[in-house]
Amino acid sequence: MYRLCVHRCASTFSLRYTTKNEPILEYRRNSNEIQQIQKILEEYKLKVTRIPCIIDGKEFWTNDIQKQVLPFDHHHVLAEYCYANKEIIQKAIDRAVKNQSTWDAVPIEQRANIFLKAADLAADLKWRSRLVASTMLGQGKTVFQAEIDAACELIDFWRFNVQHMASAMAYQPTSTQDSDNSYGYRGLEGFVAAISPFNFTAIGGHLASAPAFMGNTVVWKPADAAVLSNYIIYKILEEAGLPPGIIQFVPSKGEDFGRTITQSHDLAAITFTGSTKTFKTLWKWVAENIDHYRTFPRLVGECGGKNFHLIHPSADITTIVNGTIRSAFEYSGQKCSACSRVYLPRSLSNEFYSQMKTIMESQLRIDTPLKFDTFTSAVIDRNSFNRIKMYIDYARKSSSAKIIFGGECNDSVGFYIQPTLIEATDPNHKLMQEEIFGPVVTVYVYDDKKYDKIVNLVNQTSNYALTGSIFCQDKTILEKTRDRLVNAAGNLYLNDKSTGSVVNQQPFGGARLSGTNDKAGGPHYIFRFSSPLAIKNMKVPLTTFKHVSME
Ligand SMILES: NC(=O)c1ccc[n+]([C@@H]2O[C@H](COP(=O)([O-])OP(=O)(O)OC[C@H]3O[C@@H](n4cnc5c(N)ncnc54)[C@H](O)[C@@H]3O)[C@@H](O)[C@H]2O)c1
Ligand SMILES: N[C@@H](CCC=O)C(=O)O
Repeated sequence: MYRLCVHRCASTFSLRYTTKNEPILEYRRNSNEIQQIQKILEEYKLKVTRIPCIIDGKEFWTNDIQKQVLPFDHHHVLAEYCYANKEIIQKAIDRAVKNQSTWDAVPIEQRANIFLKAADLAADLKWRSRLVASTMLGQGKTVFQAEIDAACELIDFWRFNVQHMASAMAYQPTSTQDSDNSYGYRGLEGFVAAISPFNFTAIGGHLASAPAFMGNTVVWKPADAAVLSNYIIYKILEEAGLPPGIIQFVPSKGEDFGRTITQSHDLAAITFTGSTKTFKTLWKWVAENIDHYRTFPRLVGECGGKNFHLIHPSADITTIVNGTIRSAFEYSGQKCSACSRVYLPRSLSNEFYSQMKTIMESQLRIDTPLKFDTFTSAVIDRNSFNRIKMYIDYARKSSSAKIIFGGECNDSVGFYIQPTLIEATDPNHKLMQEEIFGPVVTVYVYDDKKYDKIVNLVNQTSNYALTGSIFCQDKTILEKTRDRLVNAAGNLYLNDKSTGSVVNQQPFGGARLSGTNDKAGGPHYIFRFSSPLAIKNMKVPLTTFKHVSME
């Protein structure tokens, strides 16, 4: 029965759908959206939201209560949630496995309609303002940064995944006079584990929902600092009609979750976004358990970066200054794509530093995101604060680096790090190689005549290859440089900053140790969570075992 259903999906069901990117709301003074967001911000500030684990649609609590605080005011508790222990994680896995085949048998249009409904709910101010407000409060984003992430990107992921599936379903294999051939998409037997980062609300929603759309059941571990916004996504999906037990919501300690899922015989895939270090750990644990699985688990991981701005002497100075300010310091450099190494020709260095300092000194408000003219706020938590401060202290003591501007760190109220501009005289300095994931950018000034060598250096300096930008107004040199840096990034920008990818405009993901490069927001991502089935239906009898040549 189940197999028949898959075949039917392949041959007779069709899915026609095209979409556009969700427009970004502007949050102007007195606009509807600003009034609504202020109301919801107040509501969340005045209470502590309690967030359970959810398995098969039922709430579970443990005694391991955790607190989500405001990064910019760490005495203020925003939400309380509990960590699932290993037994609860296992229960979530068992239920997910049990529900998988029934869910996979639901026709693709029905599944698509649930996620399209979820996108419409998220686009409406009622839920949109909750997504945006919880991201501002819990993850410390300004209203603009929260809007492009928690609203627009999430909505786009949901809608474009349906469009990508519709395009793929247009393909059918060649049939002949003798045989009908068809091709269809099944979810993976077992369960998919989704492990998401703190820095993009949309990524949490996407990691959990893309496999579900493809007929999988999912056990989702959100990041600690994003629990409230991710719980809101769960509630939207519930209201959109996602049946209970398709996505299990289990906040938990990373190691407990990682160990339990990788020890499960039923692990079908891990979809992960976070640091390269954590992804390597998960990969090792999968390798340790390889003899216990019923399939080869798919490992999809989008990881860290050491993203570059390579500036040619012909570059437009205003573009590189504004682009570097935005890429390196928006959301305090906590985007995987944030620029954190700059290669600057000596001929532009005085002007670049002078313009950067003018902006950094007097035009960037570093404050609570609840003030709408704030440029950026605190970093996410104490661990991040300590790690970023350690890099700044390292630069302070280093004989081959100097702080040009910034460097102040203050954690008395929130985890505040001042946007910091550093110059390194060694192009292989630690700060030119390692991901810092904070508002710190390091510049290496090169002799204009050595541009050619610098291109090699950009390519070889880091094991990461996530994003990078080339700023150059000479078209021939720009194209040559682009061709030499094709392996240095998964997302390469020409005369634009290295952040700000948009779903289906710049499908996103990095090469080398930045991840498996499955390109979230692009046409292929969802198929990592599908096991296609090809069926040949023979219409004529086989009347002899002999080939013509044998007669
Ligand atoms: N390439 C991308 O698309 C992309 C997007 C966003 C963030 N990132 C990267 O994410 C990192 C920042 O996010 P983060 O601090 O949340 O990363 P992280 O690796 O610390 O955590 C990511 C997730 O993994 C969980 N985790 C930690 N240890 C685990 C373990 N042993 N087993 C299972 N789960 C475990 C965490 O709790 C969290 O949910 C940066 O390196 C950034 O570049 C990459
Ligand atoms: N889509 C984001 C990157 C996500 C990683 O944190 C950007 O390009 O700014």
